[in-house]
Amino acid sequence: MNLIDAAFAKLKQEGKTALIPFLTIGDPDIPTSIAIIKELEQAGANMVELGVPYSDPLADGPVIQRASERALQNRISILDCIETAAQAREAGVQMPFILFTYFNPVLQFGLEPFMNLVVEKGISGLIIPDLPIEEDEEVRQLAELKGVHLIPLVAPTSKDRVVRISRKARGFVYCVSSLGVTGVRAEFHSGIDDFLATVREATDLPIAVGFGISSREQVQRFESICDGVVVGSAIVRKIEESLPLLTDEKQREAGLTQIREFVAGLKG
Ligand SMILES: O=P(O)(O)OC[C@@H](O)[C@@H](O)c1c[nH]c2ccccc12
Repeated sequence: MNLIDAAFAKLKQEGKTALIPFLTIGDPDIPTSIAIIKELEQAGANMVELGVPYSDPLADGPVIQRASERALQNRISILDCIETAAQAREAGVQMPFILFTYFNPVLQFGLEPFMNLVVEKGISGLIIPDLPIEEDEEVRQLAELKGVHLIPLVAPTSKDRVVRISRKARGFVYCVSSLGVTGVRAEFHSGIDDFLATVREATDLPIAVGFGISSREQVQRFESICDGVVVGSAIVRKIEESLPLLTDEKQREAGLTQIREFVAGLKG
């Protein structure tokens, strides 16, 4: 059984909602990313999106753009990010890994070698935000063959596409809470509750919501209607704020504690 399915099944039994953090791998470096992933799990994360830094992150707001730039200064590649999953598992992290990448790094790597390595290194899911359903046939079939979940995004503007996208979805359906790019928000798309109800109707898979979520109150708002809540920019911003501590051997633990406490606060 795919670890993502097992995680959602267990959470459903417990009547809980998954907390799904996102972080950019290699910001500030791979060993620190692994240490942060361990902290995220200890703070209550149920699965994690491992972000592959990319030079043209068109769907990302300034916080994640800056994190990608810092990671790219360390020349972090998609291979490094896939390896990070295996190293985090060896370091004792149990939760499922979802590799989050734009499509270009996958194409550069080669689709078949990419998918083989993803499986070999124990990654359970993929999110490729700039691979629309109209062009994802080859990727979806290969992922299906290899038992890796290709997790689609649906947006409030997806209207009639929600059914088509949900029908082909695996793992869970990622509902984008707002239009525009990633980043902390005070408000979500006005019709968000109807939108989430539409997605719920369209699939038997778990549904998760993301974009703009940064507080316990906002997580609570979605807990009763979704099976998972994704938090990225707020955590990436916390990592950015903690960089002076994380990059100083003597203060590294204090930096990691700051991140863990922030994420634990989202769980309540
Ligand atoms: O950063 P936010 O607003 O918390 O949203 C989650 C987001 O970071 C993560 O899922 C993600 C990072 N980059 C993306 C690009 C498109 C869709 C989703 C994403």
